[in-house]
Amino acid sequence: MHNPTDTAPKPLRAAAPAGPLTGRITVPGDKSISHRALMLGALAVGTTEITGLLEGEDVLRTAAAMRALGARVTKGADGTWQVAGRGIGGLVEPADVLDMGNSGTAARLLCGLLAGHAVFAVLTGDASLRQRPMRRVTDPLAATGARFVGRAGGRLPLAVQGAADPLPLDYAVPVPSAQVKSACLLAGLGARGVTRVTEAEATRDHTENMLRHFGATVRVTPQGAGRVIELTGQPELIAAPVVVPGDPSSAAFPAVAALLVPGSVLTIQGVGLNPLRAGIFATLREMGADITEENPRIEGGEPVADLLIRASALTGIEVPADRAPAMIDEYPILAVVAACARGTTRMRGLRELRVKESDRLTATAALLAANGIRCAIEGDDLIVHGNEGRPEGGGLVETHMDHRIAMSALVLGLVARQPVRIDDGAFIETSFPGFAARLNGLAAGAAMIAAA
Ligand SMILES: O=C(O)C1=C[C@@H](OP(=O)(O)O)[C@@H](O)[C@H](O)C1
Ligand SMILES: C=C(OP(=O)(O)O)C(=O)O
Repeated sequence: MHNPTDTAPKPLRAAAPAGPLTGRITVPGDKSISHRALMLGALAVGTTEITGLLEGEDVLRTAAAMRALGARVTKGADGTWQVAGRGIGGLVEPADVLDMGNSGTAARLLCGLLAGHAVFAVLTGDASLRQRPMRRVTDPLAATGARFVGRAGGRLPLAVQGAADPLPLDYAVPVPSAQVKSACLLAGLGARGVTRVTEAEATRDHTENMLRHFGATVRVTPQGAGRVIELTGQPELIAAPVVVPGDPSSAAFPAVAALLVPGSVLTIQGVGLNPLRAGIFATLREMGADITEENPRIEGGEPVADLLIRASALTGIEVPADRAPAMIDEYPILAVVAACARGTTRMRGLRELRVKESDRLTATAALLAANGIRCAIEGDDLIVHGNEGRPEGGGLVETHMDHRIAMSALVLGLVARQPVRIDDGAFIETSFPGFAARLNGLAAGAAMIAAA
């Protein structure tokens, strides 16, 4: 498999188009839902058919891991994926180390899956993933009876000895994290009795939704701003078709490009709009963005619509901390929007950005500063001073193995006065294969994004 870390860096450069961005596009399938479809498919009885799976590096890592654990994962001639599951408890010991590449979701959810199976496995990842905290999942999962031994701070490479008879967890997640919640729920599939996970702030609920879709009993009780999720253990998961919507986190990049390039009118078809994911669109509208939802529908149990986006004059706002879980991956691109808006934008409560593929808070501020945009980090807040119009640009942005920093910098290049360069665009493949081609297709004339 192609691994961005094994290849030479791919420097890219983005320059402003001669005219507006127009057309109708789709974006690749939702990354969170794609990981979960492969994992639950591997645990189900029967064959799960997945339509619209994201074929990005992160998800291909999960597919490879499911194969190594004994599931048959294949891609049909029509582009759908099939997962022949092994049933809960049926995963086999992998013969080699499982390399989860750049993907926090893959690594952390897999810890939960493995905790409930009496197998030994070793997880590793690329240099970015090996820096990321894993104790947030391994500490709670240890209460199932599974054992985890990792590098200093519990980091990858990490050895897992799963539990033969896992105990159900009752865990209050101390940070807003769908990955931690999901790891606990996946471990609970193998446990007798009810696994209970409490979250103080609601995070994306794709795991809960998909567990139900596969026949598990999941009870969700609102509690303040959060939820209590209770999963009845040892269900029989029955293979069920999964239709993966377009990823709202990926859609945010062309959406912002269209908002910022004057005269643009763009439709992005089939975007997943789960309310626990769509915070970016609410925030953009608060800033004055003209975004219309057309043809709203439910696909595969998730709300989906086509987004019609027209270039808009935007104003800086304060983004409250409680918005963060619903748009946690969208702050780098929101910072680019803020740089072009009138007035100041303050984004509150961004602590979790420090433990993503890079320290995204620092990397986002550096992205802006390198392009002449005034910004500051105050505690966990990012403050961006917009200049109402085109920022200067001309910077070289260090991407730190982080796809979202790479794509955000390139979108800035489409609206800045001077082209913006990035040191490495290879990691864009983790979540948005074909990103440059898809954006380039929106403008007449020369490619906006090209090798640097
Ligand atoms: O559960 C998921 O699929 C994800 C949860 C979020 O991470 P955290 O759980 O660490 O907040 C998000 O940043 C990541 O891109 C995907
Ligand atoms: C944080 C992200 O993913 P992960 O945690 O799966 O690496 C992301 O895609 O922005």
